[in-house]
Amino acid sequence: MQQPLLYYQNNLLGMLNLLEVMRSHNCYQMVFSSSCTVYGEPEHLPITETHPTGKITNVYGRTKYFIEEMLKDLSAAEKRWNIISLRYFNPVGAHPSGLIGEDPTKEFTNLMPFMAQVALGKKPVLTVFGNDYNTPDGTGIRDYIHVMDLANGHVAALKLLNDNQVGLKVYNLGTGKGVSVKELVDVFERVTDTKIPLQYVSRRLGDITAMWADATLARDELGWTTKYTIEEMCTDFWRWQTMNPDGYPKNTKTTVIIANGNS
Ligand SMILES: CC(=O)N[C@H]1[C@@H](OP(=O)(O)OP(=O)(O)OC[C@H]2O[C@@H](n3ccc(=O)[nH]c3=O)[C@H](O)[C@@H]2O)O[C@H](CO)[C@@H](O)[C@@H]1O
Repeated sequence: MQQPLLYYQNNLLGMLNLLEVMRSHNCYQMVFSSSCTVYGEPEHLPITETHPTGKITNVYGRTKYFIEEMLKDLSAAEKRWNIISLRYFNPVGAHPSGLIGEDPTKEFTNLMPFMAQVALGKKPVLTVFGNDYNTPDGTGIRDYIHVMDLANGHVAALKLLNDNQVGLKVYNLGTGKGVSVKELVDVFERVTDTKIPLQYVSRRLGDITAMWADATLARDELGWTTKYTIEEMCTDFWRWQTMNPDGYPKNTKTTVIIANGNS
């Protein structure tokens, strides 16, 4: 929120440049990482792809929305484009090996990484933003999705694009289940055998009360469903965090393992 121009520069101009370069190389196929933030405060739950978009509460979400609008215009004007926009709900977890995960580039603000920092003793307390929401336990509800399920959603999208000319299609990637902050903390504590001290404070500006996906369309058209449980999201994230408490080692050469086993 503090650096809107940076978001617009990176996301909007970056996408504009990418689309132009793609076109100049006759490449018209794209899977776009969109976000459930394009829906804003939901008018109904679960959220289907037909839910209105645009009433967004933060700059990051607005860039995703503007890009979707740009892709709509582009695919309507030039029929060669073949694009799938995937609206991610809340991605969490890590690769089950513990070797691949989120490398922090700035201070964590998202719930699961912050909670893990508290469990590691790097932060004293988890600040819970609001316990007066109109939800069963008063805390915010989200649809957390394991990054491995998210990755599989991309493979399914690529398969669809490979075999069909879709123009532009949009799919929600979520589990369809809402989980509160308090519930996620409880599961995390249980499966990692840690204790997360909580401090309840007032709501965070721009936060949504509750959102979860209707992912029926992705199931029917992409043949994709989620497989990972909330427990697995927590254990896999914890494995990554304990194996790599500061993310990837800095100033070392990254080893890339390619399909045939060479590196
Ligand atoms: C306002 C904001 O930054 N929104 C971003 C955030 O959404 P979103 O707010 O859904 O995700 P978070 O992980 O930041 O928060 C999830 C839930 O945990 C609560 N919470 C979070 C952190 C914390 O320290 N304490 C706490 O109580 C939040 O109030 C919310 O109810 O991540 C999404 C990606 O995953 C982005 O698409 C959203 O643009």
